[in-house]
Amino acid sequence: MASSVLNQVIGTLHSFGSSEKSRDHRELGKVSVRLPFKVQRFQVIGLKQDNQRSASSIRASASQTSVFDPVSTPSNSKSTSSESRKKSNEAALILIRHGESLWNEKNLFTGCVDVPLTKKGIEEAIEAGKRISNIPVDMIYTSALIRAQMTAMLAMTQHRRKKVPIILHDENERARVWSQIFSEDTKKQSIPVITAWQLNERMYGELQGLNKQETADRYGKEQVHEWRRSYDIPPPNGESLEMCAERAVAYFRDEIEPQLLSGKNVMVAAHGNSLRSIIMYLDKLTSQEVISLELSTGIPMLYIIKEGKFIRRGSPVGPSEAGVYAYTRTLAQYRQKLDEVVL
Ligand SMILES: O=C(O)[C@H](O)COP(=O)(O)O
Repeated sequence: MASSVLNQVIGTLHSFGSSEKSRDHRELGKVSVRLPFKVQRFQVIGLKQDNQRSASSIRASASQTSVFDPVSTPSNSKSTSSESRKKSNEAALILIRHGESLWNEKNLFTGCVDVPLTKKGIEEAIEAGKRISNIPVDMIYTSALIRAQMTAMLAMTQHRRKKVPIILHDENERARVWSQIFSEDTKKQSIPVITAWQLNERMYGELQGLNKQETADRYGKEQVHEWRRSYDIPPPNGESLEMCAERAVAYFRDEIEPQLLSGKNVMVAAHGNSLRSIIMYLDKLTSQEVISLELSTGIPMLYIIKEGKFIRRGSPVGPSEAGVYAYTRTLAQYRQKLDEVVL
């Protein structure tokens, strides 16, 4: 009995967000069964705009996208869906560092301490949501920390598609069973939110809770800069950027990239250093180049993955920024559909 309930739950998770039994759903199911349960001033110093990078591997066929689902009524989605399937070898990736937290405000090293957003951080997340409100989002990944989760949820309150982001809980069997959804229609109007500790901020060791300025006064500016921005020197008993990258990039490659390659549009809400590592991977930055990469709070950054290549498209400055939609036909069509149907 218990195992049949579990199978039912796993089946539910497999089909979350779509009725098709495709490979990516199995992967989503795998992720959720295994796991319990973020640029106007996105400064990219010394980097080329619009650079193209090869994805490390193409593991999923790019045959399916929900880019046309904004209006998922049978009458108006039929022709465009089949059209989109033919051309769906691209997907959008939105990266967003969380909005300002209460410890950002106090200038304290935060790392893996689970601190919520300030009022300003809440406003930043809402503003970020407005900027991406015309970009399709099929799946959301966040860290296990509340500041990233708040940011993702607040941003999605602004999305024009009005799908409901729902956190997948599979920390134990009861959590899985008790969070089942029994309506296929409701599932289709939902966005799975997967939380992963691997996307957490770097663990800042014995600096967590210390004031950044006071620490610099005490240990010297150079030492603190080395702890904060060197690639492979960890703070006392904490993680270096390299160590943080090992788990964050592995997670991105193993869990998120296959979703993108299968045509799913993904938002990742995470942290300064976990996102710096992922951007280092996407843009193939060297350990020298990543040192000067700084991410502001609450600023979304858009990538397009097309034919296995990541193409950085900068940060949408507004919901209707012409440049963003000129980059890819499917994004432009998605937005056009929203304009036609939503209002
Ligand atoms: O954890 C922190 O204190 C911040 O989120 C990131 O800090 P950093 O800019 O010192 O890396």
